[in-house]
Amino acid sequence: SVILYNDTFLTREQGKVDMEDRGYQFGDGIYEALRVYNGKMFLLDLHMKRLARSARELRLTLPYDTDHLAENLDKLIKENKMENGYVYFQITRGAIERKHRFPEKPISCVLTGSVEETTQDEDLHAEGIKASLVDDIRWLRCDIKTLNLLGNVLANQDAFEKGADEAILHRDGVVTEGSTCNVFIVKDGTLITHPANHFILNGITRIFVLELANRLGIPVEERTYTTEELLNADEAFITSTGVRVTPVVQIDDHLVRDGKPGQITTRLLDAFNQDVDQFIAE
Ligand SMILES: Cc1ncc(COP(=O)(O)O)c(CN[C@@H]2CONC2=O)c1O
Repeated sequence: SVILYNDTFLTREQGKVDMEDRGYQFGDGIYEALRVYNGKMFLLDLHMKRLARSARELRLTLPYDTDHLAENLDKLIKENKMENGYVYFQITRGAIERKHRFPEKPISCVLTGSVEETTQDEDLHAEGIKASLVDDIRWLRCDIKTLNLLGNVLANQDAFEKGADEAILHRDGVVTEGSTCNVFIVKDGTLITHPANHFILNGITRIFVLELANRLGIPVEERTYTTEELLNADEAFITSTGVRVTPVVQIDDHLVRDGKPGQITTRLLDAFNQDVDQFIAE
């Protein structure tokens, strides 16, 4: 397969990273993962805006502007003849002998990108998934989409070992987000999700679902809620580029209400699917 390496296109085998790359040694880098439908990147602008913010927050200088990056990603998709799937790319601060502080002289950052075809049936999770509650032991800048994902990895592994598909994280009983997704609940017809601050990643899908809720006239509260409220919710679901809108029907040994996808969750998923169909047809 063809990969993007800085501003050139290489074969996957040629894709090598220096052993002193700061992304490799410190997780000193940022990333984005976008969904591709019909060869086109979905919600591209929102992803590029978040990338630029991540770069600013880490004081990383992007190798070239996001318009050129979008062109390169488009070319990457075409070179791989990919219609449906994901494009993943990351940018590290670059390779230099190992010191924690930033390099004195600016070094070139290292951008790598690849595609992954998906044949998965979109509604794979339509019937809902099982999640497990896991302590959120991550740092306090979860709002930056960095390569520093060890807290997410350990939580995800913990949930997996408990037979769950995803970890729902909480700090002293306050639900933050999932290890790879955002978390929403519905209570008495109102959609509730954690506010977009430094305790969570402000997911592109989260933003899109909030906009869908407004369009559908579903009341929304962006506020903290507890694990108690989660377990007593009428509905729960997760959102991400990877899982779109996926109902959560069980949390550890507890069924979310009747253990079936909720009515508002289904309405949001249907509206989401309609928007995607429209995007594909454009
Ligand atoms: C910690 C975390 N929260 C929320 C989200 C949801 O964000 P988006 O709606 O913008 O996808 C992600 C997505 N993680 C990406 C999505 O795909 N693979 C990942 O690692 C994430 O890793």
